[in-house]
Amino acid sequence: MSSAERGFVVQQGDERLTTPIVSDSCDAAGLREQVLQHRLAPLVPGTRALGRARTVRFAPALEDDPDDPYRDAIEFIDGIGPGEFVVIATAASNDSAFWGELFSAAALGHGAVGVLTDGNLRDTDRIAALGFPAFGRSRRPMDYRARMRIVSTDTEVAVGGVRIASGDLVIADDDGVVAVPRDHEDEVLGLARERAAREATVLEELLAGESLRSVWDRHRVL
Ligand SMILES: O=C([O-])CC(=O)C(=O)O
Ligand SMILES: [Mg+2]
Repeated sequence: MSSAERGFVVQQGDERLTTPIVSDSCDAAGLREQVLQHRLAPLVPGTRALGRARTVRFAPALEDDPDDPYRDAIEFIDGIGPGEFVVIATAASNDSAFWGELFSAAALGHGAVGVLTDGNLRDTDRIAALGFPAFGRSRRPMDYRARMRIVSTDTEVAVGGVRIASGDLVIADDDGVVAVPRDHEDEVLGLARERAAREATVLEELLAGESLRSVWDRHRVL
């Protein structure tokens, strides 16, 4: 599959999709555990990203290859395609940072929509200046070399208690992160797009002064 086929293609109106709308739509589809247990905060408040996961997992390692210490990361990042969302699983490691300005620039150059990690980001002011959506547990300036290493790419990983596989749909915003398994994507996206449209109508009617009761009774959405 080419990277262009792999990436998520946004439809008109998808800018209305938010994590609460996708979470409610997962609930409606019977998937009640798709929201990461902890909020991964965007570097820039108001940031939102929606795309298809490309997973990478790190584990502790005290040695690296001095000849090509970033080999695995370089290979992974150079393979990223448009519409893809980098998902870095570290088992909530605080041993280093896992992503910085230059990885962001490369990912942006390949058309990636963002990065999220249960570990640390660094160069955070620079990533923000690039306008690359980045969501992390915290920040720390240390390099991962000889502290952590990549142990797998494109395998199913656990982030914030949720299993995420490459190809799953991921949405992140100020409220948190939701991952939708690929085989439920059509159903959940259909529900979410419908809900987003209904919520827009409900909002208008409420702002026009209609009672919450009558709007709820008519649309049954909140
Ligand atoms: O945090 C890292 O190892 C990656 C890094 O330095 C960058 O992206 O500029
Ligand atoms: Mg760097």
